[in-house]
This record gives sequence, structure tokens and C-alpha cells, in this order.
Amino acid sequence: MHNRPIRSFVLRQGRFTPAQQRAFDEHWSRYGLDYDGRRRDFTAAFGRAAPLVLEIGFGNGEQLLHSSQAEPARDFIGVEVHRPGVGRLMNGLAGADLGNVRLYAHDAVEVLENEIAPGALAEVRIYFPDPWHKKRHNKRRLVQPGFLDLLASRVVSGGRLHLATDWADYAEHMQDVLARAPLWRPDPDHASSAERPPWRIETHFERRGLRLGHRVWDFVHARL
Ligand SMILES: C[S@@+](CC[C@H](N)C(=O)[O-])C[C@H]1O[C@@H](n2cnc3c(N)ncnc32)[C@H](O)[C@@H]1O
Repeated sequence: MHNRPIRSFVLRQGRFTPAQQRAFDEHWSRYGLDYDGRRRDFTAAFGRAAPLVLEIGFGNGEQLLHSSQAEPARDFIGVEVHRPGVGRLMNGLAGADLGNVRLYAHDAVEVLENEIAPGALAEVRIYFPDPWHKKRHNKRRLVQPGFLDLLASRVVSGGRLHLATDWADYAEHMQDVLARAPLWRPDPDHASSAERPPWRIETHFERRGLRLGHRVWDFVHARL
């Protein structure tokens, strides 16, 4: 059995409203992927073969809802442990009748390790991951050397990794870990961490950070 005691999230239970339950009842069969720990055939899941983009920790899914419409030639896998957010996004996707998104309500690390084949992904996006800014909690941060190696193994050569954060010390940590990652190089087309690339929208969550006076860092790297 795989044993991974340190997780990047704490699951808060008991906030599931009837509307969110309805979203699962009505839309999970179309958009949901039940984690079962085996390699997934995404061509079968989407009904076509298209470049695959993974968004980890999508929150309420604002960005995925946008991406799926703005980038219709790509297929999007969203992974989020917070089920109310999953329900909310499914309502949005169904409302716009979008077909190029599938969702896991599960730990992204396990999904990557067990369900996604090596080289299967064109891109990975992680926007505003939980900062775990207390020193003793730093180890819970998703972005760590081993995690970047795992991502590199799942992303095709020439593929992309895009991280964003509004916490200065997490930005510094990301930069350090990326600089030491053997298979990731800064993408010369998106070299400035002060510029939001055109495919990322400003979300509700980000606006809250900006109101608090935070700046935002975007790191776009290419897989060697
Ligand atoms: C601070 S929120 C940001 C949400 C969203 N990306 C945004 O920008 O609004 C981080 C999210 O990552 C999710 N998360 C953290 N670790 C995760 C993991 N290992 N697998 C899946 N989701 C995770 C949390 O549940 C949370 O919703």
C-alpha cells in the first residue's frame, strides 16, 4: 500500500448543500471520473483524442469554465478535493453544455501517480495553491521537488507547467524548487513572473488577494 501521510489539504466536511448534492446527482455521470487507482483511458473518457490540460485545485472552477470555452480544441481534467466547488463547476459546465472537461473529486497526487500515464499531459496548471505559510506547515505545500518530478513524468516533452501565487514566500519557494528541477526550464515566451499569461483569467480568489495588497507571480515553465 502506498503511504503518504503529508497532504496538501484538509478536508472540511459537512458543508454540502442540497443544491450541491443535486449537482452531483444530475451531472456527475457526464463530468465525473471516479478515482479507482488504475490508468485511465482519457480518449474514451472524452470521446476524442485532444491535447490534455490538467488543472489542480480548481476551487470553484471559474478558470476551468473559462478555459473550456476559450480553448475548445483541448480537453481539461480538473482535480479538486473540495466537493462543493466540484458541484458548482458542474452546474456551470452543464449550463453552457460544455463537453471538454472531466473532473475528479480526489487528491491530485494520487490521480497523477495512478491514473495518468507518463507523457499523457500537454500542460499542468496550479493556480493559487494553499500557501501553508506557517513554517511548521511548509511541508504541506504541493509544490515540492518530488512533486515537480512527478509532474515532469506525466507531461510530454515540450509541454508546459504554469503556477501562480499571491504569497511572496511561496513564490520564492516555487522559484527555488523550479530552478533546481532537472526537467523544467523557464518558458522564454512567458519569462516575466509579473505578467499574467493571456489564458489565465483573474479569479474571485485572486481579486481578494489583490485587495489585501498582494502582488501575483506567474511561473510558466517548459518540460525539457
Ligand atoms: C487556495 S485554493 C485556490 C483555488 C483556485 N485555484 C483559485 O485560484 O481560486 C486551493 C485549492 O486547492 C485544493 N487542493 C489542495 N490540495 C489538493 C490536492 N492534493 N488535490 C486536489 N485539490 C487540492 C483545495 O481544496 C483548494 O480548493
